[in-house]
Amino acid sequence: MAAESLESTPLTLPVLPIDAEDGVVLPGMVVPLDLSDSDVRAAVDAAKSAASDAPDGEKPRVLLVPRVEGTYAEIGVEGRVEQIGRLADGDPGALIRGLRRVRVGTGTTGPGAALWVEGTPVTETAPEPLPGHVTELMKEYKALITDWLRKRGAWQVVDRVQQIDDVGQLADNAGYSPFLTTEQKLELLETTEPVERLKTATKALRDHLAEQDVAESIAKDVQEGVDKQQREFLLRRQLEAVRKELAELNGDPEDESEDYRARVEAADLPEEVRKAALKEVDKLERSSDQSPEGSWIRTWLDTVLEMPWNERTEDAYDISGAQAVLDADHAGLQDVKERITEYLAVRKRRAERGLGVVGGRRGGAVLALTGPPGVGKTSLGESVARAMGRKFVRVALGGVRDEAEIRGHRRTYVGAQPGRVVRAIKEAGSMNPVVLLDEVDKVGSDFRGDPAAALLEVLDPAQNHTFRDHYLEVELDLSDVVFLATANVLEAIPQPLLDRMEVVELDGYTEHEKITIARDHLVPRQLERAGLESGEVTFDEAALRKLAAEYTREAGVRSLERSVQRVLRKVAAKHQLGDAQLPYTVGVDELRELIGRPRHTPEAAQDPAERRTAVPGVATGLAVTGAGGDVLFVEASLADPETGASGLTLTGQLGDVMKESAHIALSYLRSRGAELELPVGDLKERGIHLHVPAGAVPKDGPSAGVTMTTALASLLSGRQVRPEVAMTGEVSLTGRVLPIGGVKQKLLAAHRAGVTTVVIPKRNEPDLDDVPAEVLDDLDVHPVSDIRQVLELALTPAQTPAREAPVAA
Ligand SMILES: Nc1ncnc2c1ncn2[C@@H]1O[C@H](COP(=O)(O)OP(=O)(O)OP(=O)(O)O)[C@@H](O)[C@H]1O
Repeated sequence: MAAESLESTPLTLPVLPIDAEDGVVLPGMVVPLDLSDSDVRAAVDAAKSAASDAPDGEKPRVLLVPRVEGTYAEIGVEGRVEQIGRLADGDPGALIRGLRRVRVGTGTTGPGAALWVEGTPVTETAPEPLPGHVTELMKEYKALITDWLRKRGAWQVVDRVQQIDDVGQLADNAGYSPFLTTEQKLELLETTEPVERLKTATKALRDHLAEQDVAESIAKDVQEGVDKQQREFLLRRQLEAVRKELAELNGDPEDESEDYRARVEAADLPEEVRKAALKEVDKLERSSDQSPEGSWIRTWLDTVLEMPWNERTEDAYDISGAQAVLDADHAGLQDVKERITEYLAVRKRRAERGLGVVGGRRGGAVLALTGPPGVGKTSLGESVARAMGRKFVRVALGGVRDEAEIRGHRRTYVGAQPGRVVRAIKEAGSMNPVVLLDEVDKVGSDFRGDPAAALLEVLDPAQNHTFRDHYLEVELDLSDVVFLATANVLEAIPQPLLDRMEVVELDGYTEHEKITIARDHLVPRQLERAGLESGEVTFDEAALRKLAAEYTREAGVRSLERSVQRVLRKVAAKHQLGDAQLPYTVGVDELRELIGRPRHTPEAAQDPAERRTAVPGVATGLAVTGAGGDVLFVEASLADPETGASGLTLTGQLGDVMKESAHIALSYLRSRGAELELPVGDLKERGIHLHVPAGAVPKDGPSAGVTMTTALASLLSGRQVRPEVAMTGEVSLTGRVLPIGGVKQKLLAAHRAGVTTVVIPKRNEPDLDDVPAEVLDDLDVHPVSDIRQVLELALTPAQTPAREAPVAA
């Protein structure tokens, strides 16, 4: 139903004409009027004398009628004279409140000099209840006006507007808005239908706000533009001054580097590149010195001129020589070095027979070295370059999310530069270097494009001979570049990239290998860095073993290298102070004095009461983390039956699959626990809490299943888990132990941690072939297929008082 307006009983009132340009009074507004104006005085006086006749002492009333160019409007507002006094400027004045709309009728007679008319008040009725679109409109108007008022700091008014709940009244409140034109105000006055009126008011307000936004942003742009121009001007002046000074310093008054045409002509550029460069030179000569385009072009030309277009190194290697280089740089890693040598052999043969470098079945053009940090991935890459007699550059990809990082920015982009591949080639100074793409597993993609897709193009032999960098915009032949990649976590390499790669896995070193690496490579290298002669400081084998086993716990040798470095620094310092004689031998006893106490003692070697497994409910698991294999402890506890929550609570940084493993472990014990003589009643009534303390964050996967089951079984039975036992394996609902990945890394970790007994799934038995013999010799490995076997092996016998569990060696 629409709002309606009804006309009612006529009134007789003196007219108070107001020129519309001076303002239009709407109902609800209170305005001061100047009594020295004869029209105002006449009307007010007339009203007063009429009021004095009125019986109930009512305040005088006038009819405020807008006058547009001499003619009266058809609708006026009945006004009540609230007060007579002085205006701000001291003139006599009257305060008049607009009450309601009145349709102006015919003239009549009345007291005083005023013009009297008859009028009919316009009665407004809004629909009841208000239809949704009207309440919405009211809300919108209030929101807009509030916004506008707040910007002006008119907080007091905000409340008042918010409280208006009458449609017509809300619309009339617009009469106060200074931005409305006279026409708009007259329109508001003449629109007697309240909803229509509010629509008109809202539209006017909306238009005004939009206009204001535009005006503001123009003002801002103008201001910023001015600032920027000024800054640029200043910077350019400074730059000129610096250039001049430099030129004078170098004794060449004329800045020759500016002569790009000569440089391009002189440079031995490929034809296409030369053409493109000359075109830019043309543009440069046409553009003014100060223009920003000029500076883009200069930077671009510099980049193009610096590219090693015609530089390439001659491959000088035979396979046995390459092998010798690899052997000289790296101890151990026999299989890895073999794979690399094979790769080089294939490459060389293909090159000799004029074939492209497209490798075997899976593309295979790129060798990907994957494994934990510090196992020598980067340094192997360097060795490959050395073995081939090529330049080596490393491109760090960790955290690259922007496609432009690989492919370059378009030149129009502020601060544009070529992508990392082009920069790498520039840095290498040859068109056929070995480029190591470091941490390909850490490229991500987001709204800035997919760097992995760009990398794919770089690596694809079918496309990379015409690689186009967005910045360079000329074709670049990457087909003779040897790309290698490194990654910590194979699974994290984007699949399409992985398809192009031939993966070589490095799982980490055994203690023995670490000792050899330290003795043959790390110590000699660090001696040199510490400014010591070879032989001036030697480590005995026991010291190296202790460094590897107890001062560090890692899959690779990075911390070991740092520890060696620290020891050597200390020795060098002591020598300088006269506290040590050279040659100096570092033995186990010296270590403690030089670099303090070891950080990592094997669990089984600890005081029994100090062990993590000293209480029932803690089991030792084996996991793969981003840093290689690691041991982790799973802790289980039962909630207090009175207060504790029921159900399963999981804490530690568990992935979804690990959480599922926990539920499976619990379900298995609930259904089969009785057969195992475990008091499963507790499981049903009390809440269970499983926690995996975060030392290193394990990769998500099901392989903690057996460990979780064992921790729970230990908790229920009160039997401790043997400290020397560690385990890995997925568990099914029926208690079968299912195979998992990363056996080699896990066994290396168990060995590092001093664990002597390892439980693995039966179906992983073939993986033991990859595990170094010296590790297997030290470990008692039990392949199992059922969780009962795990519990038998891992739990201490029943009835043994908890604290004095015998430690099996
Ligand atoms: N088998 C080895 N023989 C000799 N030195 C080695 C061997 N493995 C690693 N190193 C040395 O250990 C240090 C760390 O290796 P590197 O930086 O290549 O590790 P990385 O696997 O690339 O690690 P990240 O993944 O963190 O980059 C280097 O100084 C390297 O020369």
